[in-house]
Amino acid sequence: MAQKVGLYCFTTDLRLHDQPALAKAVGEVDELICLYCRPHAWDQHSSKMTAPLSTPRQTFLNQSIAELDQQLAQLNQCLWIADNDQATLQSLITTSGVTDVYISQQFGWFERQVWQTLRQDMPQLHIHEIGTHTLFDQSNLPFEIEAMPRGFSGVRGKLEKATHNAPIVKITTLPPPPKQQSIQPGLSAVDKSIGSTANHTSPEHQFVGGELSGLKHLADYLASGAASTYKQTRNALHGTHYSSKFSPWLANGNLSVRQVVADLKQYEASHGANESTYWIYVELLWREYFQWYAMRHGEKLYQFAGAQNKSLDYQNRSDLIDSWIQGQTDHPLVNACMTELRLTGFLSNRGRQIVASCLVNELEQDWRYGAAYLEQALIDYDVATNWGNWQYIAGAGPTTVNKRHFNLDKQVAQFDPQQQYTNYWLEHNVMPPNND
Ligand SMILES: Cc1cc2nc3c(=O)[nH]c(=O)nc-3n(C[C@H](O)[C@H](O)[C@H](O)COP(=O)(O)OP(=O)(O)OC[C@H]3O[C@@H](n4cnc5c(N)ncnc54)[C@H](O)[C@@H]3O)c2cc1C
Repeated sequence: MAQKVGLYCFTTDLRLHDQPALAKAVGEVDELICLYCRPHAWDQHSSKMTAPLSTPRQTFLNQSIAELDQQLAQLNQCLWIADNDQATLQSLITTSGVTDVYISQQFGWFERQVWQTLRQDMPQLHIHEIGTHTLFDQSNLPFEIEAMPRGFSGVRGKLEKATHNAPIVKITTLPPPPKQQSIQPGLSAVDKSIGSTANHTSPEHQFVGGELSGLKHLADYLASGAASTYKQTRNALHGTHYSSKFSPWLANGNLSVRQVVADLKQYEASHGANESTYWIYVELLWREYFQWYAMRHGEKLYQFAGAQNKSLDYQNRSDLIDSWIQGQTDHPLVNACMTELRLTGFLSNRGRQIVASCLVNELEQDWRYGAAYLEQALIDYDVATNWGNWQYIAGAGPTTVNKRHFNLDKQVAQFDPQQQYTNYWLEHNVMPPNND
């Protein structure tokens, strides 16, 4: 029988645990090429982006890739890197005799187009797209995507009654790479020093990319007991365990969301379930909601008027957008949040809501500049969650709710009354040396 040659394209699934797409490839092919497809050219989501990925985001990604490469090497495989573009993929598929391509289900419209075009151009090729990013598989969602309830509460109500898949076991063997595999145009091997640069670390910014760091962070967070008080602390602006900080690893697929929920349930079994532990699950349902929202609305995720073609106003002042990005607005709390974001690639949910509301309401600018900047800056950038949350705050979201306006004076009084957070970041607006 003819050999089956598989191509596994890693995207936002940089891990070996709970990897149903890779597990399928393992069960089906004789030889396997492992490829990391770089995020789609950043200027495609919107013309609003002004620079490539930030150093913190690129560093976290590099650490994740380096660790995956090492894990694959232990299974006698190797990782290649390529841009997620047609020409490179088609040339690799043709010259290597690839019969089957495996990829995690994609939620961004532009990311999906790559595979859609490949399907059309290479009809003989088997492309297997399998869900790895969400709790629920599309096939066992309790609604059709086209008939998805508009708002979160409708989706939450249905998902809370539904059962999702359990995580599957870790991949421990892989088919070998093709014997004749050679470097092709557009492909590069992983540079072994790629993961050696570190991001800004502090007790509250312990973000190192990769599956092992992600699993360790999950275990440490649960061992700290902070899950039992999450609901009371989740709105804070700073601190070590005010929220789970799972997002960077979830967004890059270093952590499987099903693994997170399985471990959370175990925590509940041994420490007791309460409103807080349940609320972490509710937040993960928000994440779930935005993934299916992105799937449902396709290109509209990036459009100013949003999914419902809302009528919204804005000014067009690049100086105001720049002042927001640089943390030089008239609002110290906003400036502090933007500084934390710029230097670390992370910001609390409260901080994100505050800066987004300021851009939309106080500065009255097009929300897509904000979404594009966060795409570039966030170590936990997730296409559906980022663009979906921005639409929601800008009033371009799924429901009839208008823009969300956070009163900045009230936010200061409630969340930074002594201005400790604000002063800290305004004083530290230069990147400190790494690993200080
Ligand atoms: C303007 C804006 C942009 C955002 N962009 C992103 C993004 O690109 N990537 C990202 O992961 N999150 C994004 N969020 C959502 C949220 O701010 C982060 O997920 C959260 O702050 C991450 O910290 P955590 O892991 O400690 O969250 P926790 O509070 O501990 O929540 C646990 C998990 O639930 C999910 N979650 C929490 N809040 C939300 C939410 N509002 N929407 C969807 N899922 C949520 C995340 O996966 C998170 O890791 C954005 C929010 C806003 C307002």
